[in-house]
Amino acid sequence: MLLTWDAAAVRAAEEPLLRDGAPLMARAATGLAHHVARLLRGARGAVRGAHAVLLVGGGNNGGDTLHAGALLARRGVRVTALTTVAHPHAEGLAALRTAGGRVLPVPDGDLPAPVRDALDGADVVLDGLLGLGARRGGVRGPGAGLVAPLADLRGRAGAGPLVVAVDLPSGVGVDDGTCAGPVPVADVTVTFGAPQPAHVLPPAAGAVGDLVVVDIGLDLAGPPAVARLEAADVVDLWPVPSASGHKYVRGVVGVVAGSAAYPGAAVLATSGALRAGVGMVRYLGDAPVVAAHPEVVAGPGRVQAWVVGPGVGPDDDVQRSRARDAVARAGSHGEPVVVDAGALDLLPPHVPPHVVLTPHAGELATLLTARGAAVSRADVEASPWEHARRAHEATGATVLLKGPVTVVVGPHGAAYAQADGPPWLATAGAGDVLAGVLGAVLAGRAADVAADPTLPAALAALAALVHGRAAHAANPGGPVTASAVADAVPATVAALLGGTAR
Ligand SMILES: NC(=O)C1=CN([C@@H]2O[C@H](COP(=O)(O)OP(=O)(O)OC[C@H]3O[C@@H](n4cnc5c(N)ncnc54)[C@H](O)[C@@H]3O)[C@@H](O)[C@H]2O)[C@@H](O)CC1
Ligand SMILES: Nc1ncnc2c1ncn2[C@@H]1O[C@H](COP(=O)(O)OP(=O)(O)O)[C@@H](O)[C@H]1O
Ligand SMILES: [K+]
Repeated sequence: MLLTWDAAAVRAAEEPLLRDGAPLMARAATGLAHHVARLLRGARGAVRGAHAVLLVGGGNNGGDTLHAGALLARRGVRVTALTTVAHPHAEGLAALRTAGGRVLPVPDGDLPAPVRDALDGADVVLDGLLGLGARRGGVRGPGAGLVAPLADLRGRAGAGPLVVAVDLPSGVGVDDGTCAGPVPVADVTVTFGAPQPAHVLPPAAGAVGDLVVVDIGLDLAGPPAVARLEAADVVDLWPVPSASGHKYVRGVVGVVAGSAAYPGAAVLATSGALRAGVGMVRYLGDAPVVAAHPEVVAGPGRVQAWVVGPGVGPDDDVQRSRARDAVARAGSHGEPVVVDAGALDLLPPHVPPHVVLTPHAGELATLLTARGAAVSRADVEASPWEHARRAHEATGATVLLKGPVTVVVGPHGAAYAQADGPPWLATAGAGDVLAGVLGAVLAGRAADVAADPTLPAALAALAALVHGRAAHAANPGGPVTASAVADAVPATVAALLGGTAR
């Protein structure tokens, strides 16, 4: 599991070490230079003779970058620092000059030719404009003028420089993952001490690239902020049947899905539940689910968890009433419920955290707006973390917000950000499959869910991880259908449980 700590926690961990004179910046710069050298060797076979360009802001982030530049210069790298403030980190600047690095000030407005030429000829660009000290509003001043040219260079297929973000892509909201202005997009981010929420939260996570953590000796006290489940976590969370288990012990999922207009959603949601290894699926509705899946039992009966809402239309009073009953049972009987799509508007004012909402950004905006906050889809997409949290606080439910990075928020600080699926996964019906997979894991661990209100959040992240990896497995590097994603779930789970996954 990748754990993150917010900016205040990282600063608090640095503080006693700095007071004792620990050389944190030297450690950070040494680790940074090491990883940049490794990347250069990989990209061009040698470190010596490469051209590194440093984007240098006014704080210690620029200081780290200048010191790393000095270390690279000593290894035969041609280093050009583009300084965007009148007084960059003094010791770092002196170290770079002593090591033979070149310094070019960047003015406001048009970039002078030498600055453009330096960027054009770079093998690697180190983004050291802003780190932990970024204040909301994106990069301001001359540094802002470097972001677009850098994006143009990266756009050159195969010919642009590697971009390495120092600590964080400059200008991201460290604790909430927002990007208030344009942010330099990195291939690799080298961070120091501990990852921070922006490394995993959207949209900032999209600018991070591969994340490398350099140990500078920080001792992080206090609880982490946002977590990201990794393949190795699946074995601890997935409901694996015991040798003596029977189908009712393994969990029965009740599915209320589909309508005359959207019968396929019911088939896909049950596919997700069946392929995730549930004991049984009971289906309530008129969609041709049993024809598609003969193992499904039609009609009511005992269940351990519900999936309600996929493909349920606004005028389908019968399905809506069944979905409402299931949500009510979550309060009275404690059965977990996944509330998706057409059932999201049926929530009572407050629900327990074993009710898991699975909206996409548009549905979350509608849900929050219905509760008195005027929120648009664009607002949610600009700050998914903040809005998922607001929805959890407003409803009490565990909230899984779908998107390129899926964000999960539950009670007591439970929070996850999963980026497991390829963009091909954004296809009709994929969300129905996810709802089914999540229903299956909630049913399989219903007894544990009753004892631990934070577990639904972990299981929601687990379902997102498996769903995303199934999309990769269904057709590596190419398009997938929602049905193909469901079909890939059994082998994906087997690989993750058998230790054969990456
Ligand atoms: N203190 C240390 O010895 C260590 C520092 N570290 C580095 O220090 C960084 C944090 O340094 P700082 O606290 O100096 O902060 P930063 O270097 O992130 O930035 C602070 C500077 O940027 C300006 N600024 C803030 N928001 C801006 C915006 N939106 N547009 C333009 N300028 C803006 C501020 O006025 C200030 O001059 C970390 O990210 C990390 O790279 C780490 O190496 C760990 C050790
Ligand atoms: N750019 C993206 N990259 C990866 N996954 C994505 C991206 N956009 C959306 N997804 C995922 O695709 C799925 C789409 O679900 P949803 O929007 O509910 O579609 P539907 O309602 O048609 O089933 C979700 O799991 C979501 O997280
Ligand atoms: K940076």
